[in-house]
Amino acid sequence: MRLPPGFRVMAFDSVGSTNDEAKAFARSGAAEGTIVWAKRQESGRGRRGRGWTSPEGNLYSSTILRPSRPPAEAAQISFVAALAIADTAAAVLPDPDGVRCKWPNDVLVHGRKLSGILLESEAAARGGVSWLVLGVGINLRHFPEGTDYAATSLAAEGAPALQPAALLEIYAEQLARWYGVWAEHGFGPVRAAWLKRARGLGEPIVVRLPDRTLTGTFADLDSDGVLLLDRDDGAGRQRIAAGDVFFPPAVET
Ligand SMILES: O=C(O)CCCC[C@@H]1SC[C@@H]2NC(=O)N[C@@H]21
Repeated sequence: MRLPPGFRVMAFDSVGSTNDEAKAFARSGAAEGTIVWAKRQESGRGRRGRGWTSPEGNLYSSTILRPSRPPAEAAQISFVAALAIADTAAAVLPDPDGVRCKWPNDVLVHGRKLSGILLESEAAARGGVSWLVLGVGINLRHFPEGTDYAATSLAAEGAPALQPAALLEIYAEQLARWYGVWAEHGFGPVRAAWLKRARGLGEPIVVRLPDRTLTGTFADLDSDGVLLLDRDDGAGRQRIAAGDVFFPPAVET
């Protein structure tokens, strides 16, 4: 497999969750750039305790990173990953402009969710992160039905037949590129590129929080990745650090 300098793959036919495997390797000292890749997962995990159905044919990878940054900044890696996934999808799809980023870290193709990111980390004793595991699932051949947010796959969107290993090579190259940009120049260029690909910027959105649902205009992304929402109810601009974003259907006038 062709990988960028500094990256290596540990390949498995089946694991519970590649994130769990990668965390165990990280704790026992595996180097930055180690990618745990499995053909399928028996108990793949999504955000907020949800599951991630993981049949053979899609990409399941977890990359160990060891950025020398405080934990709050390390969280920006989810935007780095979203850009890497978006550029991977754009490289293989017939309509690259149909690829959009949805806050905080989903990638959509023609409005449907293509991938998921699960970032887990361990704080270091002196304030940094000792490791970070970047779990990424990309729907290549299959996608789940009946999810909260409609899903799709690269195959359904017209990508040529590709093996997961070939997709992993493209993704690793894009990840190395965006991780390099972030490590060298910080969040600024990552934020700018993410905003260029963002779905719904300047448009009405619905934000579902654990205890309530807010509506308003997606005004901007803060310099730390927080979503800025201009609320419809006159309550002004609100910083949203975590939540699920939905786009209301367009109404014809
Ligand atoms: O809920 C989401 O959108 C995040 C899904 C993340 C799934 C990936 S697949 C590879 C890695 N291993 C896991 O168990 N989860 C992540």
